[in-house]
Amino acid sequence: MSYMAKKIVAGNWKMNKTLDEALILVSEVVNMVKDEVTGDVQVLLFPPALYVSTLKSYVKDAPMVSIGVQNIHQKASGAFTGEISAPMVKSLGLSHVLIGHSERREYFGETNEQLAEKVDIALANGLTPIFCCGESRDLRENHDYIGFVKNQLTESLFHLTAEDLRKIVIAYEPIWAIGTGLTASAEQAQEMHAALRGHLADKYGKELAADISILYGGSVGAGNAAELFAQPDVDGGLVGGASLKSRDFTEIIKAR
Ligand SMILES: O=C[C@H](O)COP(=O)(O)O
Repeated sequence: MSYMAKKIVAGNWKMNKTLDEALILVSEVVNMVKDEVTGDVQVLLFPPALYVSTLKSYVKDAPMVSIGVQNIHQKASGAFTGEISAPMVKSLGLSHVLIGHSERREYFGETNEQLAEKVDIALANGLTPIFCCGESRDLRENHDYIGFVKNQLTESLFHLTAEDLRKIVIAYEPIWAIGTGLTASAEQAQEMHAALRGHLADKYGKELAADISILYGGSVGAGNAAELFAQPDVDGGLVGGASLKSRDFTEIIKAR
């Protein structure tokens, strides 16, 4: 049996686009992907949750493209005004959820412990978590930044069985590179991705670690995607700003 991490390019639209704008963007992306993208790549779109039901019908003829949500609550249901749950996402027939994006950690106080619960409820509902991790600029410049990010995995994922860990996708996003135009160099990305894969291997074995997709995020654009994706431990990207432009996003997908 050979092991190989799946190639994935994901677009996180964050809190952007009106419904009309979202419909145009999804239509353009689907058409460009159908016309121009060949080969084995999974394309994931994470629009605002309000739109996922509507947008889902737009991707049904593009098997390469799936829609997911940017966040879920760690409980299945209850008095949590404004939140959405994993069973709700499952009931829409969606398959993927971002968990632990640095903006959720920073602005909404999400902790490694809480994210472990989110991972659990996602898996319990058959959803694939895209687990986000990454260090701040201060950590990178003054501390053990690799140890910090490894610890994010340890505290939020290492309670999982090997069978469940296999269902996780990891997205490494250095906070200092998000939305700043400051991309990690290909070498910086590779260094961290290799360290994270090694960390997974130490706990779960090399074969399983080789099978886990580790995406890079942080100012990925049409101009730098190919170099980043060419790194041996970079299995694709989690794209923010450039995923809001269909042409740029398609070029990134083609660079995988
Ligand atoms: O989820 C996506 C990341 O936060 C990257 O955002 P960015 O591509 O705008 O830097």
